[in-house]
Amino acid sequence: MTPLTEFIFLSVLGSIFTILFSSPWRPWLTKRLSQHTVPFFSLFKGFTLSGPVLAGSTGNHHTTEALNRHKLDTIHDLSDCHEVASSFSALVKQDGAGSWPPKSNHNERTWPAILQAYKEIYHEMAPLLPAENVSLDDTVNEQRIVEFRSRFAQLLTQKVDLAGVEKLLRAADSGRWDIFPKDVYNGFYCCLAWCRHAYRWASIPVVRLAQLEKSIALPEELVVPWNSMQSHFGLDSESGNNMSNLVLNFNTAGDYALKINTGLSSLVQSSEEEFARIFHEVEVLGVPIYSSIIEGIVAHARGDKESCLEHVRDIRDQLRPLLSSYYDRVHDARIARSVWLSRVQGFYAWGVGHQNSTNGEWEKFDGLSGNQVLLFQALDAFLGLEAYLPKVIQERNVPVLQRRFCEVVKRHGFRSELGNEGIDGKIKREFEDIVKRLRVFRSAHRTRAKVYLTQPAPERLPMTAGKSLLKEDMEQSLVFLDQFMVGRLLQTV
Ligand code: HEM
Repeated sequence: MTPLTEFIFLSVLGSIFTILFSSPWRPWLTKRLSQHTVPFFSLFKGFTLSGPVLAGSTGNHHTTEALNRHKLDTIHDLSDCHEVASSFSALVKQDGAGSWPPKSNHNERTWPAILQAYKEIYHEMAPLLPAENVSLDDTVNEQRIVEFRSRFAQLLTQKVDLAGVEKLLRAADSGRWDIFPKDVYNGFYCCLAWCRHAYRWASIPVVRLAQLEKSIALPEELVVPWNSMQSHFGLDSESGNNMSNLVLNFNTAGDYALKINTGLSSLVQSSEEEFARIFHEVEVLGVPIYSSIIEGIVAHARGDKESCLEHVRDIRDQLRPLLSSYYDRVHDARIARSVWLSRVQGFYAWGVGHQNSTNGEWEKFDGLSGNQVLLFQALDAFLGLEAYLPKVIQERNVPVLQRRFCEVVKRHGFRSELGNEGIDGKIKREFEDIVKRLRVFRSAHRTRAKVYLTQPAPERLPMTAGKSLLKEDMEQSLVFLDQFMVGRLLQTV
């Protein structure tokens, strides 16, 4: 097949797959795919109705946890031998509070007393954030935004001891994790990110008036600790990111913590949670993949090609349950199309900035996007693909230890060195299978993203969380967004 015919084929396939999975044919399709008798459809083995099949386990939380713990120990044991293992180990130790996905403590009763004020403010402000009936009137919206922000600012002034918070952050920076444990640091980072995004939008659904703001003066209680924590994670955005707002918004038991749509219907609340859960689950199911990437690289460096083949094959197999976390959720029955754009997506956007004091240029920060997910960046690096995100965007949104891990994976990637014959050829074909699965994902993602982005939202201008305000209408905006998605699909070879 020529690249063009293959591209058209994948696009059509992605659309058919999406339509079938959103239709009453879903149970039939799932059953057929799980039997994987048709070679091409073995790509989909592992998809289930209720969520991913966790390889080698009964699918329960504890088994996955035990499996992941074992994988993380293996990586740790290799960390004296190879920098690819030591860079992931450093990520787990420093940002992950000893685990992956990172441990995030949302039980404020265990937090240092001085930080509890932020959680109290969350509890008070969260019910005021969603508007059950959104207004199209700028005057009404302006009043709502002003009231929300002034109540927020008032509570921050009354309750937060900023000097005390700064002292605690300085203690963390000097390694005093005994008084500010890392899992609490992560939970607080998430809470702060929630507060900033809530203050930024002041009303969900996001409205046109707030979208047109160019900059925002956030209260210092939300600025000072944020700057300190961003510098800790090696980031320089005003906006939250995939880690701060999504991955860290789940505790170790997998409970969803800080909410956008408190008090709204169960359809809205479950759509919000299901969407957020994908980003956490991808990192849970990603652990065996990170481990196989690392073990594959180490085995290759040692010239142990049989073992290298096994590890690359494992990545291919683990990708099925991992991608099903996305396929099984991103459809109308789990994430309602009628609510996602207005009531979920907007909160994760940012779209304001400031004048850069060094070069005088206006710097605008975008919000969150799936393009910040570590798993896809690490896989791309292992396949030898160029990074999807430009360096400056990575430095804003992808924590430095994650960036380093991907750089090391890319540097030690060996795909381009493989020959066509013998064991090399076998490893090469496993790589090709991984590429095929990623292409099917990218193609299906293109179709599904379009469906969600084209839902009516008369209160706002076309916008994605990851690219901020778009073109004047959604049709032109989709053309713009499609360039990224098609471009990446074509690069995935
Ligand atoms: C309905 C929800 C979603 C919509 C509408 C959507 C939309 C988009 C759009 C328009 C892009 C291209 C522009 C950009 O880079 O920001 C993109 C990129 C991307 N998205 Fe999503 N997204 C959604 C959910 C997700 C989820 C749940 C994941 C995975 C956990 C994900 C993973 C990615 C990745 C990895 C990219 C980078 C391009 C690539 O690797 O193909 N997205 N998304």
